[in-house]
Amino acid sequence: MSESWVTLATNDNYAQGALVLVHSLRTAGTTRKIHCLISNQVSTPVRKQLEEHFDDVSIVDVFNSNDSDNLGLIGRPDLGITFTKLHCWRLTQYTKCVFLDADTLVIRNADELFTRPDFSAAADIGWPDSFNSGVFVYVPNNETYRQLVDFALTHGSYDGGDQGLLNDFFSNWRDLPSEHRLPFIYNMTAGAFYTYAAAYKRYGENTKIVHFIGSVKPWHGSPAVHTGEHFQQWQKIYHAHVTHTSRTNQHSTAFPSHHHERQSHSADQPKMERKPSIVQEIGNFVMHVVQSVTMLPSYEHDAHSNEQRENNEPQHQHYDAPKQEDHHHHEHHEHHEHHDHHHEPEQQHNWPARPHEEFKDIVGSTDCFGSQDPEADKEVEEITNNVQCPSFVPIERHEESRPVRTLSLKLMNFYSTKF
Ligand SMILES: O=c1ccn([C@@H]2O[C@H](COP(=O)(O)OP(=O)(O)O[C@H]3O[C@H](CO)[C@@H](O)[C@H](O)[C@H]3O)[C@@H](O)[C@H]2O)c(=O)[nH]1
Ligand SMILES: [Mn+2]
Repeated sequence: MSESWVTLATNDNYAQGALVLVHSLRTAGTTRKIHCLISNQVSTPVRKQLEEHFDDVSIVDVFNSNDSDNLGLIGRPDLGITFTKLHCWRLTQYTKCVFLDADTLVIRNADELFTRPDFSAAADIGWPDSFNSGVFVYVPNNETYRQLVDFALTHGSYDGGDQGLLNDFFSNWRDLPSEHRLPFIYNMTAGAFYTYAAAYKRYGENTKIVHFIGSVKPWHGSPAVHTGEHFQQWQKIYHAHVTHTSRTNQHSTAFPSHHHERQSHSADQPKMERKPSIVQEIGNFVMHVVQSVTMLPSYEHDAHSNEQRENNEPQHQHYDAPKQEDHHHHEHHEHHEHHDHHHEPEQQHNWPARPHEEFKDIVGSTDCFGSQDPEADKEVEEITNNVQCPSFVPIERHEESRPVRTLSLKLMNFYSTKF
């Protein structure tokens, strides 16, 4: 029986996060393996560094939803690439895994997560009936992988990233027995916009895994949008274990999108000592509530799903979590399938797209939140003055009928990976 933590870094920037994460797991004394999925965009020196610290590193192909409409809604044009996460289901050499985003930090041993059933995750703070996909417990299974990919191809993702996709796929998560719902201490959002200070005071010290969600990451060097103490912890590990080697990759293909390019002035060299401005904090709060809009059911218009979604309840029940006793069966089964995947033909697919025109102006600019740039701060100020908190938006606004438009999007190439 072999169990492993799994993370993903498609480029050198996220690899900085993965390196801090692996050190944090070792410091916390994990007894489980630690595996990193990377793409070939990761530069050779950084890959070597990853190989030195992870038990295993495997190269996967990048999947991209290219769903600019929905990614625009969450202000994260860069996140289509998170579909690449689906590869983690193919690590069938392990009987159970815990996936951790590269922007998480383990601050104390959390090995007990491996006793949780497939599939377990913690609630998302933007919409707690859905889970955050930055930390989840799962059993690798090629059949599940295949179903996920099929599901992605037919339904797309309501937020353009893996979180929307996985929530629709594991649509019964909220109603599963309680052991499937991870406590918040395993995926503690380290955002200044998280304002339940009294709860943090009461429970915060039990935190085991911190998640730096949002467009500003700890490797961008700004504590503006993250809780200071955890940012400091991240920085400490970064400087102790990562910085000295990461300087070698300053010219790497670190930024996958124009969004990140905008922040590149602060990305390579961590800069720390700056207090978050109130505008930044408000900006992040607004960003988060705007992200919540993506969950509103009436936005789920698309050519494929209109007829399936006559009410607002989740419609997809495609996944039955395998019982833990079934591992051997699955392992055997998967081993066989693994071979099949190696020579899948190259294909192009069209993901379904959905119209969200009226929100583009509002959220198209949200990726500047938390930036250190005065121009961006001004932009945030304007947005905060103009945007209405979705909770107060009259419901009619969400129910307006819009023409269904299906964009022909050029999508990822889906071919075998080299595990
Ligand atoms: O260019 C990229 C972008 C992402 N990742 C990986 O994908 C993860 C998710 O991206 P991240 O920037 O951490 O997203 P979040 O800000 O955490 O946003 C939310 O939305 C994402 C898209 O749905 C989910 O993947 C996250 O788990 C969820 O917390 C990262 O941690 C990395 O492991 C890369 O390797 N390269
Ligand atoms: Mn994340």
